[in-house]
Amino acid sequence: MSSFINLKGIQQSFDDETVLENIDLTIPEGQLFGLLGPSGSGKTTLVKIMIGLLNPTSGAVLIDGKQMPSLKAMQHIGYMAQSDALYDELTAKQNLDFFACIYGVPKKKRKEQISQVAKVVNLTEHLDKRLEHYSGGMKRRMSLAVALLHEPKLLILDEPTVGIDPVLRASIWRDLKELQKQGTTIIVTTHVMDEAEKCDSLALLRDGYIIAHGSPDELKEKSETETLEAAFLYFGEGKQVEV
Ligand SMILES: Nc1ncnc2c1ncn2[C@@H]1O[C@H](COP(=O)(O)OP(=O)(O)OP(=O)(O)O)[C@@H](O)[C@H]1O
Repeated sequence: MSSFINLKGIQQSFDDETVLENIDLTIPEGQLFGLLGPSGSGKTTLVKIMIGLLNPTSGAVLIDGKQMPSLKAMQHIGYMAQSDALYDELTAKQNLDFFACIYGVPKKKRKEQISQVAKVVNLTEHLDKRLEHYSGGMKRRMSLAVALLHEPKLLILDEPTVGIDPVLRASIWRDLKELQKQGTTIIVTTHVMDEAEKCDSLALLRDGYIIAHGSPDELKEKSETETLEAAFLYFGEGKQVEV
């Protein structure tokens, strides 16, 4: 697999606070990659930098060989933020139609794409409901549907399953694996260990540093632990490791 995302020497400060330090990371094409870390460790800041929403204080991001921010590269990225950026006063279908238009989905493909993404997130029956009548979990699913509309090559999901029940969570993970099989590179941020287990490779983030990087099995092996949680604690004791 060739290198698809390249982060070099990323550092990010807000006023006097340094929230990311010395981030070097390479993610191959087609990987399901997890950024695992506790609240405040810098996951959202890092994904915002990756997709060009935030210019890092220093360092560079290359996606598919293009230096970010690049409009061209951004057109192939689907991003699901932590808070839903949707229109409550519109129905789900109207929301999807609007975003399909913004993302430049060709008019003759729009109907098919909307019904496809609605199926993935299990909202087909609720497409005519206004979002003000949606539950929190339904809105999360809608946000995921929006991120999938333009069939992005790179999908970045910031805590995608927060507020989603276990049955649908499992079904979303099955769909992510299916998208990956079709060639999509996927980056997921999470602080849930059982979700991290499903990733091909993980970067463990703590206090703005990558404290370890590798597959779930490699991380457990290297730390001689049985669970990712224990591995995280092990690497957190000051050992920065590339496995
Ligand atoms: N625009 C900003 N201005 C100032 N500080 C910020 C800004 N954005 C993020 N931070 C700070 O950067 C740190 C990392 O935040 P970030 O949201 O990246 O963490 P996170 O790992 O995604 O957390 P969570 O899991 O709770 O979403 C926090 O201390 C946060 O307060």
